[in-house]
Amino acid sequence: MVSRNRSQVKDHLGSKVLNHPELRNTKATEYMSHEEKYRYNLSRATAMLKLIDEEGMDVNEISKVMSHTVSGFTTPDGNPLAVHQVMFVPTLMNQADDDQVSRWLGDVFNGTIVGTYAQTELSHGTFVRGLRTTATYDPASRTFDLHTPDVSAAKWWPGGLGTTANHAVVMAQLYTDGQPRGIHPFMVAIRDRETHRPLPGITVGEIGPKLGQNTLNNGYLLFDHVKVPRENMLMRNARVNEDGSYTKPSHQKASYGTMVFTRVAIALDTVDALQIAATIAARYSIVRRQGEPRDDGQEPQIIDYQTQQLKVLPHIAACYVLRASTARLWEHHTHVTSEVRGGDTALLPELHATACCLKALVTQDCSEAIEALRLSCGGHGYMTASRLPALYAYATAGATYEGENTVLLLQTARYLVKQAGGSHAPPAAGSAVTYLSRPADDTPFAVGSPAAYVAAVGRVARGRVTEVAAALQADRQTMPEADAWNQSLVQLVAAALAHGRYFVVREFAEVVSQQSSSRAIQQMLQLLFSVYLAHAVSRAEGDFITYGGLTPSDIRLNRRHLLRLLAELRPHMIPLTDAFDLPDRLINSTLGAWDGDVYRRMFEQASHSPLNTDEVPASFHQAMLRSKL
Ligand SMILES: CCCCCCCC/C=C\CCCCCCC/C=C/C(=O)SCCNC(=O)CCNC(=O)[C@H](O)C(C)(C)COP(=O)(O)OP(=O)(O)OC[C@H]1O[C@@H](n2cnc3c(N)ncnc32)[C@H](O)[C@@H]1OP(=O)(O)O
Ligand SMILES: Cc1cc2nc3c(=O)[nH]c(=O)nc-3n(C[C@H](O)[C@H](O)[C@H](O)COP(=O)(O)OP(=O)(O)OC[C@H]3O[C@@H](n4cnc5c(N)ncnc54)[C@H](O)[C@@H]3O)c2cc1C
Repeated sequence: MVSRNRSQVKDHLGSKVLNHPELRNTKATEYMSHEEKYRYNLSRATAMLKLIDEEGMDVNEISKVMSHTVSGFTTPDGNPLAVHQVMFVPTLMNQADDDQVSRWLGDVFNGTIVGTYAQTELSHGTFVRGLRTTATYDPASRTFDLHTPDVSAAKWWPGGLGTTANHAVVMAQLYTDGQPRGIHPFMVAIRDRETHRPLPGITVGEIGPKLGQNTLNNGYLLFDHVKVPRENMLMRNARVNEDGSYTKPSHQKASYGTMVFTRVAIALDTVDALQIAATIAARYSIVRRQGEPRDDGQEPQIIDYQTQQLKVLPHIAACYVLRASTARLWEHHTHVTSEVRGGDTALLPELHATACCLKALVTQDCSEAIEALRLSCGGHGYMTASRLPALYAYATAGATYEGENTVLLLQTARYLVKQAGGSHAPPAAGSAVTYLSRPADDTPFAVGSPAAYVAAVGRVARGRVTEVAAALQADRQTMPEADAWNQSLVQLVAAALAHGRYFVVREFAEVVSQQSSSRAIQQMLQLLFSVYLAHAVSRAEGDFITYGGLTPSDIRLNRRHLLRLLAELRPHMIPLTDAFDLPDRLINSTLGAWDGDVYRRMFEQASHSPLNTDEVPASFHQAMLRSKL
């Protein structure tokens, strides 16, 4: 495919997906059984994979069609091949050596191998070093013995594992020469390629219903001394030689690389979910009229209530602001990954720290925002057919998977306090943490000046990080490290979030400062930025007084300023959400269609309820009869 700019790629791929012969005809899935939903979503996920293959898409293009996974169009109940696409394939590409890549990739691309990423166990998800599945090397047979010591070490959660995948990248504790070598990835066949039955020694199945994404097909997996050839340990980083000698990786956390990639992908993708939710709420908020009629005799559009503006408009601004920083993170990840492949791991610690805090900040903000947007649609936002519940379920899963958010923020905090204390390698040019080693930006706060807000956000980040670093340092003199760390956990998390916020606003400040061909666009970006900043201050007023240099009077002025900005943004709400360019079929919401024909659509969807097929459903009499006995 020739190189295209972002929006051309989106148009091109969007129409390819929407008009694909195996995708264009959609069905409502609400009343399907679990298995019917699985069949429907799997066949659509397979069509998507074929499309990706036919088009020869690169990773950026794949990320755009995969972003349709959150929509109500391609896989409305969860993509059973998401983990294959987002984790299994990238793990092979980045952690298998060249021979292994050429051995497996043909079968991956022709669909013979379908994989998952099997790391989490029943008793360990967060603490990866604590995983208990073992891979013990035997030089005599040149095989690894893969074993699950007891049920608490069963793999639990991997997406697509339930009934879809025939292979897994299994993360296991490697033992060679009787020595533990840490967690390493192994390519393991789990089901027969022809019959799809579990292979000997493998116990595998689906884990059961969840809050959402029920056709993500999460599974469990146990090994009873399964023999895996030596060549199946992924050997781009660490190696086990035939005689059992072990070569360490170039970076101690090289085997965690897929997690870093997926965190970046999730951050990017969750903003797509927010864009869909914001579009639904915006459209509904102008269609919906309720309340005492005004002078024109009409009941007011609900968006004209100030409270509704506060529920909806800041999240539209957030879509724009978070899109910029997550896109930048994606580019940065591509750059650092190529450096790491070339053997230079210098930028990895900061990439890890940034990916952790942005994944956490974005999924937390987006799930809170989507819930606020759902509430802004009143009762109808509670209907499945609004799609808002599914979008919330999707976004909030992102707060847990690929590293629970608190835990990830603590990884970022660890990096920040080391930087603040000077005990880490100094940051590279262009690093996001140089502000910690410079004097605080003392630009005075002024309502209406985005630069002054950005400086205040920076002072909050700096103040939070330096304060907790000092507290930690003091505690370390009087108690063991683990206790000192635990003593500061809450403040460490707050510091990492404040750092993330500063990263996000600096990135958007750069976008706004770039010359745009259109003055109107530049003014709109400035307005969106002002809304985002004023809202950020209103959400954390205590921090801005404590660390940001704002006075109580500034806080009061900011509250009024925010409400004025919202009124200014309100007339642009529909063009701003139309600009996300989301076709109705992709949004798939009774409340969020472009024509605003909400009530007709709601009635139409109710007609699909199986309980409406007969005037009196047979089940009523059966149940009543039982209750009389
Ligand atoms: C081609 C495809 C394109 C697709 C585009 C996508 C578009 C669509 C996108 C999304 C669709 C959504 C579908 C999503 C499906 C999601 C499925 C979910 C999967 C999973 O959840 S998999 C399991 C994930 N599990 C975790 O994340 C576990 C979290 N825990 C950890 O990562 C670790 O345990 C830890 C980091 C918390 C701690 O590790 P450890 O104990 O080993 O290390 P420490 O002692 O804390 O630190 C030591 C040292 O190491 C540094 N470190 C840690 N991790 C890393 C890393 N990853 N990289 C670099 N460095 C790392 C740490 O900073 C310390 O450094 P210092 O000693 O301080 O210098
Ligand atoms: C929908 C879904 C899909 C998934 N897909 C996959 C997959 O494909 N492959 C896979 O391998 N896994 C998958 N997972 C598993 C997922 O990665 C883990 O659930 C996640 O990493 C969180 O780990 P946990 O469940 O052990 O949480 P826990 O760590 O048990 O978290 C419970 C609480 O303990 C706290 N906590 C834990 N440790 C610390 C600490 N050190 N400091 C402070 N607080 C702490 C957390 O903050 C949290 O509040 C999936 C999970 C979900 C929900």
